[in-house]
Amino acid sequence: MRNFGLSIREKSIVCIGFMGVGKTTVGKLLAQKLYRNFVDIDVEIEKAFAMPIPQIFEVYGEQAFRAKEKELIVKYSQQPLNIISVGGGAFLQKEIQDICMADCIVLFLDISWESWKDRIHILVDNRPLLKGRSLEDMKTLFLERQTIYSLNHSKFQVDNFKAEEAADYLADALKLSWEIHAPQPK
Ligand SMILES: Nc1ncnc2c1ncn2[C@@H]1O[C@H](COP(=O)(O)OP(=O)(O)OP(=O)(O)O)[C@@H](O)[C@H]1O
Ligand SMILES: O=C(O)C1=C[C@@H](O)[C@@H](O)[C@H](O)C1
Ligand SMILES: [Mg+2]
Repeated sequence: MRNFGLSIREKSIVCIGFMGVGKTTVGKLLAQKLYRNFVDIDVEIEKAFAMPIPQIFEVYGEQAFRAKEKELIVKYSQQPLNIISVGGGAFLQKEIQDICMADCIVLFLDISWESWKDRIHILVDNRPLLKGRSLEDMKTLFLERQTIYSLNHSKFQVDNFKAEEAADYLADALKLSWEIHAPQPK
């Protein structure tokens, strides 16, 4: 069932961006600040398979992971008032791009390669697509992925912000935009 009736204030917000940019961390804080429900699609996929992501890739393969990712994003994107953190590769699937762009507010969390590479050591163990890759390979993936993130409604550059500061800024910006778009009394 598509959510055709939702106003801009009610639409779910979908956080996109490269692995480790902060979609989960910032998304969770943003949800608290806006009194919304937070959904992490990676966590929902892990619940569905009852195993961590690296094991899902090993046991069932990336294709099964992507199919479940699509099913869950379609489900949560149609509900009102969610903040949805999707995996870094979700926008590789055109149907996910289309449904999120049509029915939600898509927020791209952007980061420069220079800032991102300082986070590699905290990311590599839980991200199968980073494991065993050289720095050069990671940079290639990082740059290739920028094309899919260029489809968004709004972009925020996280480089110089702590997660809490980013969430504060985004909450204020969204509230302001909702004020501007609110129907004016006659
Ligand atoms: N603004 C920030 N400044 C510094 N560190 C941050 C910031 N945002 C997130 N982090 C840290 O970076 C790491 C990755 O963050 P997070 O898990 O939120 O990324 P993600 O975008 O959800 O990644 P994935 O796509 O793999 O799910 C975490 O250890 C988190 O604490
Ligand atoms: O960028 C990606 O393709 C991925 C990012 C993570 O969030 C997980 O969804 C998974 O590790 C794949
Ligand atoms: Mg995440």
